[in-house]
Amino acid sequence: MMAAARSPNQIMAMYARKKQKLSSPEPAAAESNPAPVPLPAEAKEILGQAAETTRPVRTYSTHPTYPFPIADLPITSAALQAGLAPTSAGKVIKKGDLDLLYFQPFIKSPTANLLYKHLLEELPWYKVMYLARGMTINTPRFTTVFGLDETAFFEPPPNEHEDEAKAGTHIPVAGSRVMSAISKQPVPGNVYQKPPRPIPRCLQELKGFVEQATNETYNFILVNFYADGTHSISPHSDDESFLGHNPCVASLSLGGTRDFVMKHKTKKDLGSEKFALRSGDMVVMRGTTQANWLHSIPKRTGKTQTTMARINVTFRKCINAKGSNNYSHYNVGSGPVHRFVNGSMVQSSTTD
Ligand SMILES: O=C(O)CCC(=O)C(=O)O
Ligand SMILES: [Fe+2]
Repeated sequence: MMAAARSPNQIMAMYARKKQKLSSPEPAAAESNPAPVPLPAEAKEILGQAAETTRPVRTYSTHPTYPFPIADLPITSAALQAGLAPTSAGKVIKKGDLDLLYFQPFIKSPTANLLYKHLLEELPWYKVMYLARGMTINTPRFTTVFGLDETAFFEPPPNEHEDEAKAGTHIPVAGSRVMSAISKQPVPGNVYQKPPRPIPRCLQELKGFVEQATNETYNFILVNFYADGTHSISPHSDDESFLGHNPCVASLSLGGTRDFVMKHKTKKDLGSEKFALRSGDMVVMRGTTQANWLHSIPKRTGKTQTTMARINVTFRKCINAKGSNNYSHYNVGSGPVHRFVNGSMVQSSTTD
């Protein structure tokens, strides 16, 4: 169900209410003269003395669907671009119906480390439980998702509040209503099971560079957090009908190294392909890959144990509302929100 348009003041009041329930520190509310917030050490390392590439004030992406404001990157777009690896093209890996583009890396360290820390600490995280064939499944990793399929768009933030929004540190990423791409009217309330969440600016900026490098466009970003080797994703392919024919999925790794294992769906004799994905690497699965191959991040426990934590950011294009519903069901769900604070994941008492 779509909420009615709200003013920035109403939105801030809403956040203030949610803040009381969330047992983690919250950024300060919008102020007319916000004090500069010191940049993280990693940002200084990347930027050296280039002051014009830093953002003097911490700003936040806001939207009524977010459980709390999501901080924008502490570095400018230009600085993020400077942190990309110099190679413009990745390595093409083609083997029958496997078609990959592999950037090793796509983002240089320490920019990849800055992104890792930023996303880990600023995004809302979920540990989704769902029913499948009469069984309760506990997703073995944290997830979150932003985006809206091609059939709709978010109305822009209300114009009359533009100056007010610009003056503060909390800036809406979109209006609250979801509009039909065809009729340009609000989408009926029963189309989306949960209100879709627009992509916050920190991920929008990243998406722009991934689009340039892969020559594709994306409208959905799914993010996974694997806290250690007990977390995993089982063999699957991202080939649902809501992704269209031969979908392109770009998958960026940040943080600890984990094995990405690919297996052919039917030709067992092909064996498996294993890629040790390091921080900043990006694998792009294209063409007939999803139709014919499964991919996974296997658990690493026992002899192969890892205690390293890793974030994975996937960029996709979803063509209809089924996709938006599927993604929010499996990546946000209806359980409590978590936030990474002072080195550990904290669960809130609310169901945002
Ligand atoms: O973590 C990864 O590298 C893979 C994630 C993935 O396959 C997915 O989210 O569909
Ligand atoms: Fe996948």
